[in-house]
Amino acid sequence: MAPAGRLLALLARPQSPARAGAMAQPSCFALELPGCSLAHFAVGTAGAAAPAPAPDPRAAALLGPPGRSYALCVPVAPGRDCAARVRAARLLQRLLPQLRRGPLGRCQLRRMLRYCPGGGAGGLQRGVLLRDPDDSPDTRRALLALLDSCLEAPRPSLGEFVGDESHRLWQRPWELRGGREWRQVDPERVVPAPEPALHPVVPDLPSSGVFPHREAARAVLEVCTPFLPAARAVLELVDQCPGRLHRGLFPVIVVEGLDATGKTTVTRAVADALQAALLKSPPACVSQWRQTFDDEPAIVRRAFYSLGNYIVASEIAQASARAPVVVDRYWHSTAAYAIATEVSGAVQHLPPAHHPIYQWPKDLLRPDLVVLLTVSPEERLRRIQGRGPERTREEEELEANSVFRQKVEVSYERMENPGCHAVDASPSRERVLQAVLGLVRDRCPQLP
Ligand SMILES: Nc1ncnc2c1ncn2[C@@H]1O[C@H](COP(=O)(O)OP(=O)(O)O)[C@@H](O)[C@H]1O
Ligand SMILES: Nc1ccn([C@@H]2O[C@H](COP(=O)(O)OP(=O)(O)O)[C@@H](O)[C@H]2O)c(=O)n1
Repeated sequence: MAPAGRLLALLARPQSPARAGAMAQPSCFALELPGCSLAHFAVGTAGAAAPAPAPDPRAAALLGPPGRSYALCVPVAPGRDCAARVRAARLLQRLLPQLRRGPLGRCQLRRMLRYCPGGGAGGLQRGVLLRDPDDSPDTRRALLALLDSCLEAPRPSLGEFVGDESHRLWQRPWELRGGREWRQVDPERVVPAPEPALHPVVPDLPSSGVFPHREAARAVLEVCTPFLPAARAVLELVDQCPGRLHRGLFPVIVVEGLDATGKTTVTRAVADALQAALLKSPPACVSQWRQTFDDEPAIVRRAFYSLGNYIVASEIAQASARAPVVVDRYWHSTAAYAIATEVSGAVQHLPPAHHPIYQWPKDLLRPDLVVLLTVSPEERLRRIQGRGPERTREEEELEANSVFRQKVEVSYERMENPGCHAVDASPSRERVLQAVLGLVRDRCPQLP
């Protein structure tokens, strides 16, 4: 091991403004560290002006010698080109398992985001930092071979971190020269950067997972139709739903919460008590395609769940003309899980309360009341274990990752217009039911 002081020196700020030969676009990157903290770095000129935070020793250990680290990233293709976005997301999804095989299998992987320091969605790249503890030439060879297999746009970028004799840290990007030969271009200085005011992925969320209106989600599935027949089937159902819905006079009550907080139990009991229609999102008419979409990258999966909400909206509109309506999950689930997944790091990295990302989509039928069921993590785990083995991938992650669970819960709590009314769902089924019915009576004056 190199001494800790030497590793920290690798990340120390230069005395004079950074130099670099052929400077690429100024850029920053965020690296998820153990314990879900984020370390930010500036590459090239991007870090020259900003005040430098102290180097994080964990980040130094990840980027500097001994061993070697590589950044493999894919541009998310911001803007309106939905097809390019989906191609980029599928490319990254295809690359990730390959990074766990062969000579790359010994590398440690960390989630990484490249971004422009000024904010905005432009220039965003998603990827991973690969740390090869042995600094084996096979790792570099395998990575270049992987790049060779990705010759269509969007193409991944590869950079390699190197320290110099003065203990400074540089990134050397790899570029394809003359369409045939991989060459390392001039190095760019890497220095710690302050945390940006807003997590860099947030400006991109309305195009990649928290779609602010039906058309944004629709456009994603539309570009999937050539390779995903289920996308056409879902779009046909969505297109049968009128854009402007006329809902009935009966109240619409949504029940939200993490998996195993008691939504199924409560929605059934409330529907019985109120003689209400019981609906769920995603609705039964698309459930046959759910697994297909769960296997797709996040942008496609979220578009599916978003459109599921619009289909449920039209079911709600019809049902609420005849009776009260109880809905098991709706928009808040889609948005809260998407935000918690996409925003790396811990709870404090979520967008602040009242950020537009927490606002209900303007074109989606609003419920009268949203109840958020909460239970302690220990009780939730007991309920999951009591229920049996069937779980979605994300639910398994919830269990494994309490930070993720906290981010989902806090995102739920920040949702607005309508916001969620939290109900402690730890007591007996009967007491939870009475608490929810009490809320319904208070908040839904139209209840007959
Ligand atoms: N208030 C409660 N007290 C104890 N167990 C409960 C309570 N509510 C639900 N459960 C049990 O917890 C498990 C998860 O409940 P469920 O309604 O399926 O949650 P969800 O629909 O939110 O995933 C089920 O086995 C259910 O019987
Ligand atoms: N309206 C919805 C419903 C579910 N979901 C997704 O579906 C997963 C949980 O749904 P689920 O039906 O398995 O959960 P439970 O109803 O079993 O608690 C989450 O991972 C969400 O990402 C969504 O995005 N939007």
